[in-house]
Amino acid sequence: CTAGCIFVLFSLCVLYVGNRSYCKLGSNSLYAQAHLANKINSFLTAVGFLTFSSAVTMSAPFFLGKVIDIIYNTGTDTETMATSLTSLCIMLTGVFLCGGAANAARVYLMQISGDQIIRNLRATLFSSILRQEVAFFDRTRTGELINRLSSDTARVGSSVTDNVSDGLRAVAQAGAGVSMMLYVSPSLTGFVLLIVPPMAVLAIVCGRYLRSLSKRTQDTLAEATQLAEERISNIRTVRAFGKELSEVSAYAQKADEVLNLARQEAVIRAGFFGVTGLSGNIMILSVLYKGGLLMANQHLTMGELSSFLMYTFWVGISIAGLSSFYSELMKGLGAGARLWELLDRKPELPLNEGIVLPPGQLKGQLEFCDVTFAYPSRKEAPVFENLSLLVPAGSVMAVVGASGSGKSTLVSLLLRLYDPDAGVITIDGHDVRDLNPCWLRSHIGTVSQEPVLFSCSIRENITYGAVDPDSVTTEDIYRAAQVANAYDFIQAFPKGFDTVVGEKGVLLSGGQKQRIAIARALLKVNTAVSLLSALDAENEFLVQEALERLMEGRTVVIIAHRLSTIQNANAVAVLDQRRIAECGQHTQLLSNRHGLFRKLMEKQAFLHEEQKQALR
Ligand SMILES: Nc1ncnc2c1ncn2[C@@H]1O[C@H](COP(=O)(O)OP(=O)(O)OP(=O)(O)O)[C@@H](O)[C@H]1O
Repeated sequence: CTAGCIFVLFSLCVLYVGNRSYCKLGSNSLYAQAHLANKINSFLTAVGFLTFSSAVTMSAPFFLGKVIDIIYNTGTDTETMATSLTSLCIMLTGVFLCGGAANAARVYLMQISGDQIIRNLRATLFSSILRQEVAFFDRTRTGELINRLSSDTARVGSSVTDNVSDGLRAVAQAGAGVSMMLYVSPSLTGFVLLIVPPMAVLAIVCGRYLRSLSKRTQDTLAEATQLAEERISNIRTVRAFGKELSEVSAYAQKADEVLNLARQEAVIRAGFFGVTGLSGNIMILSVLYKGGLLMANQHLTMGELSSFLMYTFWVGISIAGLSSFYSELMKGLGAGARLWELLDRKPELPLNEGIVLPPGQLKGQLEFCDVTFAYPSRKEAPVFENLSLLVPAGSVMAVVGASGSGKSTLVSLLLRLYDPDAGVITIDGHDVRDLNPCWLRSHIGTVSQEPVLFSCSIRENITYGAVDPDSVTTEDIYRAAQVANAYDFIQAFPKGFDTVVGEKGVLLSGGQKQRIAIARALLKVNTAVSLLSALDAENEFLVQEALERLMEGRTVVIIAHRLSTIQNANAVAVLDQRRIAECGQHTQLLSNRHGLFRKLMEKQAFLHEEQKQALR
């Protein structure tokens, strides 16, 4: 009865805590919620199997004691003894077989539920990371996030998978064992149980220490991953500077820090398991000593002492299992602390809320009104102060300025990657903060100076631009590639549009990447506004031509470095001292001998000698 009550109470607690954590995980994901009931069912079934297999295991010593008593009972004749012995052994074999099967089923079901929880944890965490605002990624290192996603989830998952199952079994067996010990001999039980309180205190102290150690280990591991990831992905820079050896020793240093923490953990675990092993042996010895005295006084039979010894053994194993369960659980919680933080974090900018304009209504007039902005990570250094700029619908505005003057920042604000600290940015008179950011970005085509292509086929990279990739036909992709002057070089690859690009595939030139990026931007339907950063790095005619086609009929803000781009624009805005210093047609700006634009052009040697002569 006592064992049953303890077990049921403990199972209910585990179920409650598990349920709450699971609901927390599932709160962001409909998929997780839909699978919640399913997982609780497998967990409950596993608990049922666990109860049965533990009952079988814990009844064994009692019946084995009976077997010993039958063997040692000198009062019965050999035939009767053989009959009782055979029937008891056959019955016990059957029960043991059922117990073994139940144990296997329990391990399987627990493992499956645990693996599903890990899978869900990873998917929910990834979704939570991708929803965060861009400023969050400015502050958080990529390696750290990768580590949370791979290592921390695995640690939390394994602590759930291995521990809940083993912990429940240990509680069931310890409870049942103590009850049976009390049943067989209360006085001997009281004597043996004196050892439990000091062991519990030791387990709690060690568990707490392991928890903080685990947190520190995971943090150091995240730093090591960050370092390795950054250096491997920038191997060309490392090679060019001949920094291989110093990078290897920097990584080795981080690995040493992890090793040192692992050593501390090993010391705690070694001490703890040494003490538990010793106490187990002392327990057995005490039973033999006290039990021997009780047997000598006829208070205990040989079978009862044997049963009691076996129960002591089981209880010892279960208590040791429980303390290791506690320490592993604490390690899991340590690794989990950062995970919960990340899971609970609400993004500061919404992802998919706000006004969506009816199809075809977007004209594309852009306006910055008295915008003041500083990056959240550098609040003390504003990039813009009271900046104002108007880009009429369908016009091309070339933005120029010295390096670091804020050209890219202007584009980031328009894409609403950040919100201004003061002032408003409007599109067709609508404050971008009121518009749905997802909808807004789907109407803004972007081509950056160094476009990023993913490690997949060219076809998938181009389709990435489409709002609804499933509705994109092969003809759409071919047409976009043709307009972007990319069709011919793509078809020249043996696998054509199915050629895999990126790290593991074909390496493309800067110009080829840009033309694929232009095709990708072209697939964005109804893109009234196009944000283009200058492609000066690749001075190819084919890229320029593709770019000009992309700009046709759209409002364009182009970060310009090339004279031809500037000449073709309807207006030029010059960024200086955190605001628009000059704005107008390029000839008008050039004619101002002391103007900033003219100086900038001269400095960048954009003006040919003849043009300078003519202007003089
Ligand atoms: N994510 C960021 N966090 C903090 N500061 C940033 C961030 N991005 C840019 N800055 C700072 O903001 C200022 C403007 O940067 P921005 O990249 O917009 O300039 P830019 O005119 O595009 O420069 P370039 O022509 O060299 O590309 C710079 O001082 C830069 O250091």
